[in-house]
Amino acid sequence: MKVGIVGLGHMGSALVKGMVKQDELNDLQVIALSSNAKKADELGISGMSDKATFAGQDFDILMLTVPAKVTVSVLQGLVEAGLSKKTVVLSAAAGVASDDLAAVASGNTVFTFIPNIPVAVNAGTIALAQSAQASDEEKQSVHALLAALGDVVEVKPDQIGIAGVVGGCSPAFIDVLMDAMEDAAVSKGMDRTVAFDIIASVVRGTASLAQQSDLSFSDLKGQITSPGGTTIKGVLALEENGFRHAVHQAILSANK
Ligand SMILES: NC(=O)C1=CN([C@@H]2O[C@H](COP(=O)(O)OP(=O)(O)OC[C@H]3O[C@@H](n4cnc5c(N)ncnc54)[C@H](OP(=O)(O)O)[C@@H]3O)[C@@H](O)[C@H]2O)C=CC1
Ligand SMILES: O=C(O)[C@@H]1CCC=N1
Repeated sequence: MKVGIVGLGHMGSALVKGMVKQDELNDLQVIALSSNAKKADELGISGMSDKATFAGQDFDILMLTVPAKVTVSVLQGLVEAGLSKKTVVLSAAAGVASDDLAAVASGNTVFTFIPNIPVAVNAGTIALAQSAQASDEEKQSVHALLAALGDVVEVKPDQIGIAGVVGGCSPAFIDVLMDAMEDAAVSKGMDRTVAFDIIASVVRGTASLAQQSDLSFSDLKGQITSPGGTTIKGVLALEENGFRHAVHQAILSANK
């Protein structure tokens, strides 16, 4: 499979890291269009800076990981530079509608998807908007590529925005939570590195248990709050300090 990627920023680099370390993707060739030749070298892929040479590469799949506000014009530029019509376009741009992309690449099948940064370690969550125009073969090849990077969750096109927040943005919200927990542990005398190891392990384990059980998040919380114990005191402190409301506001604000 020949994959082109435009933009080696945070998201583009994370996708490349996940793709190059994944053995399931046999005969994968990744080529980037980037202003940063050093970054492509570091990632172990070919980098190009000339748009026309890149557009002529006859890609199976093209990933767009440039800033959302320039994504439509970047795609338009590649189409004008000779992008093959058989190339399936995957746009990661949050808030950019697939119709706007399809309008400038009318001969190509276009998907919108929202990956997240953990794709770098093949533990990503990838929301993929269903594409009415895609053939079964195109759907299969897109799914195979993305599944190598993490969990693929298909969503209706009108749900990609909120999926982008709970999937794409929320690693940052969880980082804020972990950072705050680490500071509190340090204030009680724990070494920061020890606190880091404990907290990262806790988040991984909590998520694994949730995925492997049939219980709701609320029921899982109920298993930890021993009657009259310490956890319920902490949970009530979270509620009294507006934690749940703050989380709602974070999700709703990011979805505006
Ligand atoms: N960061 C995340 O967790 C997620 C991001 N996304 C989406 O991914 C996209 C990129 O986000 P992110 O990686 O965070 O942003 P970055 O700013 O880190 O990277 C964007 C990259 O795009 C290229 N670029 C910048 N400006 C232009 C331009 N005017 N024309 C062409 N290329 C340009 C540059 O690549 P180079 O240096 O190689 O030229 C730059 O490094 C956005 O559309 C965002 O919505 C989606 C889900 C999650
Ligand atoms: O902050 C952003 O706009 C991107 C989209 C999802 C995560 N990062």
